[in-house]
Amino acid sequence: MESIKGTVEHIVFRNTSNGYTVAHFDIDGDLVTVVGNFDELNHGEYLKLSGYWTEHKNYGDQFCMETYAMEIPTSTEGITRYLSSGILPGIGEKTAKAIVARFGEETLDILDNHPERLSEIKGVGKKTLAAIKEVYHEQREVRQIMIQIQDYGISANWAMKLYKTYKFDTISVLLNNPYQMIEDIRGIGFKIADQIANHLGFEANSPGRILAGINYSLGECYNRGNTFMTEEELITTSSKILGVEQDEINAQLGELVLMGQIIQEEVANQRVYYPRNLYEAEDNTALSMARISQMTYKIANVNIDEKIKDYERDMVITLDNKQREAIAAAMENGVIIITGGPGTGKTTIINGIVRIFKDLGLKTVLAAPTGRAAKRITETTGNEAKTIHRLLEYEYSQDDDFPSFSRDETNQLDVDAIIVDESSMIDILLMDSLLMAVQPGTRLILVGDADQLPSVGPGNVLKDIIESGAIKVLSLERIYRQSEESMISVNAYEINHGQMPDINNESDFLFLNKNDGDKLLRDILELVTNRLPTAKGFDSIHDIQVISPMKNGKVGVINLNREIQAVLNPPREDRAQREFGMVIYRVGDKVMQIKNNYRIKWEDTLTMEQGEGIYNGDIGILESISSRDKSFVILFNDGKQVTYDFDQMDEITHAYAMTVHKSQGSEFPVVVMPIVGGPPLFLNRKLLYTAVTRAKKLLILIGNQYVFRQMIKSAESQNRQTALCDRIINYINHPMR
Ligand SMILES: Nc1ncnc2c1ncn2[C@@H]1O[C@H](COP(=O)(O)OP(=O)(O)OP(=O)(O)O)[C@@H](O)[C@H]1O
Repeated sequence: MESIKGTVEHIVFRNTSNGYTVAHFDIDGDLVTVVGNFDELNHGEYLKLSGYWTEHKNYGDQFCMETYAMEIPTSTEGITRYLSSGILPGIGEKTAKAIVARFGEETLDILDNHPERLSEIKGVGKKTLAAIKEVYHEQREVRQIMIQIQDYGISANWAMKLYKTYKFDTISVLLNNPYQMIEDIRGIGFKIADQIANHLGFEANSPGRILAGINYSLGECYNRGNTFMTEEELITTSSKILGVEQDEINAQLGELVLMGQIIQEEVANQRVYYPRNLYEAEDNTALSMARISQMTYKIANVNIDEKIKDYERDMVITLDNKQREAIAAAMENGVIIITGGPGTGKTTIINGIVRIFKDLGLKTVLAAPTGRAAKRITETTGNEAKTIHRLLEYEYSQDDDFPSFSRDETNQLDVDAIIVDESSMIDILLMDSLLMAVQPGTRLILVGDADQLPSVGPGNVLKDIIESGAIKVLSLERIYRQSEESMISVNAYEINHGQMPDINNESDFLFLNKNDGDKLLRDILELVTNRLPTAKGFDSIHDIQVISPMKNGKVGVINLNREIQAVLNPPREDRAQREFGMVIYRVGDKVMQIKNNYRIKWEDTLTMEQGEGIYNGDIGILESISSRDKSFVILFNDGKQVTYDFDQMDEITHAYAMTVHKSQGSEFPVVVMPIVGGPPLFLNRKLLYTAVTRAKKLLILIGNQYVFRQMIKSAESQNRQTALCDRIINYINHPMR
């Protein structure tokens, strides 16, 4: 590693979420580009940087910073630059020069030990002097703490975060319980805290470490979609992660339970442990479900059959018995579930319910777990649907993982009915929040396809509620979207029932047998960028969506995005581009928003209407990139134009290809999906079924038929550990518990 010292001249790019920064430094009069993760970086700061030199293919020589420390320069020139950077209040370039002219190399000594002598300089009055003394004193303390923290092997980044959180208690927190940082500092998880503790000499079996390690191990519930872990699992995992004996874990488990950080329960005669919030969410959901399942409604003088007939007449449609029953049940029950595969009439039923409820003067709202789904329902029903987050009036918080809502048990939604589509995507935390805001007397109608992949977050909510048998479920079986040439819905039904569909017919459901892994990628590229557009007139960007079961690998999402971009949108003189992490974004790219941003402003390019909010899953085209304004513009498919700052680049990703999970709740004219061998997690029926049902006009599966068969056969690979079903039954049987 090499070390250089210099002053921050100009910050070129900064990603605020991870601190990744590109900056120009003045190193002895030369302008040098430095890249690396800085917690905070201000113009004029003088830093010692350790790292190495690299050559970037577009930008030339760069210094990659690995560690850094704030320093005070020693040369008179450096001191002048440091003082004139605005780092001390009231001192500009002129005064800085005057100070250094007077005190020369002793300037820092004066600042340290005799700051009052600054008043000898013209322009430094009493007030400025007091301000300088305070800031300089604090900076000196910070520097000392920072140096000490970094001596413990903590990077400058974390050191700064630590200091900001604990101020002058930093050292004492570190020496007493560094694992405390996990709770207090966003971004510090068990692994980082453990490294620090290790540096500080904490024993592997110190109680603080074991407690933190158990908590960390239990956090695996979130990754696996479970709400709890069995005792055996938790002890084995913790013991492995911590490298300590199982007995020692056992001894500390009780402590965590006593402190209320984790919850111990009996589930199916096994002792299990929940992270506290998952336990509360599951238990509250069960209690609320049990309660509202007992509610029934009758509206006097309304003949619901007549109303349904009116709807059929207007729509020129004859509903089947299940469909009719669904509308009537929505009217009469506190909560119902309407489930069915594609084309079974879910949207038709939602429409009917909305119409009839409106007719009866019942205030009805429509919602969905994702922005994409909400938009689709708005389009297909002609009634505005909101995301559940928006319905519950999401409140902006630092911590996106655990949002808070202003609609809750003390401020419930004042409506007669809430219809939620795509409810299979609701995880246990969101369901809990939703139910909290449902007031007695409001009907809850959950619509969805229970056979889709479960939510990304923990829980198997829709399935568990259905399995409890406590809630009225209307299962729509008959497929209506079916014609001679349309096999997508029919084959989706077959797949969902574990049957191998007929793939030999020329239809809108094609299976292209390709067993040569190397050629597969080329074949996909050829299909998407040439064959489908030429032969069928589909637009590569707007009509065709490539969906892949996995992120990594040749035909994983990351590589597919890179390869498709290279063909559809290669580098061009007249197309600005910008590097972010490992990805190059270029004007013309197909991109997708990957988190809900409720505050970002948009303008509709056609109607000139303005508004706020772009949601996870929204797709558009990167229209422009401006280095001067440090911003880029995306034109979303629905006409909304949005300007982003460079530091919001982490909110988007390429969308030439996306994972099946990301595609949930969306539909596309054409879907192309590779079918290749891989871990069982990626090869199961639900995943296949979810992907297949995204396609509206044409579905092309391409790859190995054996793997395809395996996917259809493997029904149960996604079993999640949850106890919502048992809890609902329990609350129904013992309402006073
Ligand atoms: N009883 C019926 N008789 C005739 N056509 C029907 C009937 N029910 C639904 N349809 C038609 O079948 C098609 C699919 O229905 P709908 O869009 O409501 O299904 P869906 O379950 O919402 O499908 P998806 O989940 O794929 O959007 C529509 O064209 C609809 O008009």
